[in-house]
Amino acid sequence: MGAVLDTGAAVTDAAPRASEPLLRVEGLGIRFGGVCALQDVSFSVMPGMVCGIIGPNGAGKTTLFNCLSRINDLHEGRIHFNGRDLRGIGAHQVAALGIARTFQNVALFDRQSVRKNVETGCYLGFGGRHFASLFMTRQGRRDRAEIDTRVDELLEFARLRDVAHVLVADLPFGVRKRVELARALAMRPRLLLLDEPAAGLNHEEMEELLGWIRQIRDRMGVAVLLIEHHMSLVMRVCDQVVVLEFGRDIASGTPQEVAANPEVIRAYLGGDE
Ligand SMILES: Nc1ncnc2c1ncn2[C@@H]1O[C@H](COP(=O)(O)OP(=O)(O)OP(=O)(O)O)[C@@H](O)[C@H]1O
Repeated sequence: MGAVLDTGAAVTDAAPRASEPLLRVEGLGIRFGGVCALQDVSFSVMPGMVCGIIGPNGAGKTTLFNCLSRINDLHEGRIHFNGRDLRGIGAHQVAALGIARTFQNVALFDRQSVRKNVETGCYLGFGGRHFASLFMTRQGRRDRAEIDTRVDELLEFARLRDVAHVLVADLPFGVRKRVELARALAMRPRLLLLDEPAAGLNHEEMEELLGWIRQIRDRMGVAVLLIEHHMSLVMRVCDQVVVLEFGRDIASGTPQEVAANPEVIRAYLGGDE
């Protein structure tokens, strides 16, 4: 497992200077008809940090992820990732740029094996270069070997070795979530978007997830944006937290600062904790 954890994020342009944010969201706004899903949302994330995105249902968290992964267009504001303005980037280019994602309801290739799904993540991270691995050129053989090694390491990391050849459709939800995490990491992201990764997990699985997120940050050097309703996980794993309410960012700071913020207590924590 060592190699994959030491490899770090990779397949993007030159790394940003550590003093510069990896992600900068400025005045982001998006409407769906009369619904203002996001309004004037601004925050930034430094490389290798875990940032929680919290807020009540309908606050705009998933819409924010959809803007970052270019599923939704921005109506106002800008998103800069690794120095690039995302407005000119298509959804199909996001992975090669260094942003990978998991979904609230898990989005995998159900009729393919676990191994094949993770392998697909490698291809997405390679961008256009993956075609080389289909041919028996020297570069193609090198890419193929690199992909095989990476898939092995990620299957080990996410405890998927035993089900490597099982069809995803035949797996329970919790295991499918691990496949989705492994596939996202296979893309060698600089930024990993996790949409409610703890939903439906028991206490032990949650502890395991916590350990994984820390390893992803500390050993792979990948920044994480985490949408999560489990406040205990957010408080333990996040370096910073952004709170959304009705599409607006009402607070941001360390988990402790945010938890003590009266606006946040009123809007969110008061009801749940
Ligand atoms: N495609 C869409 N068309 C119309 N309205 C939408 C669309 N997507 C999101 N919305 C609306 O935008 C608002 C924000 O929704 P979003 O799903 O981003 O919230 P959320 O914070 O992720 O909620 P949850 O915690 O329940 O997942 C909601 O009012 C939602 O109904």
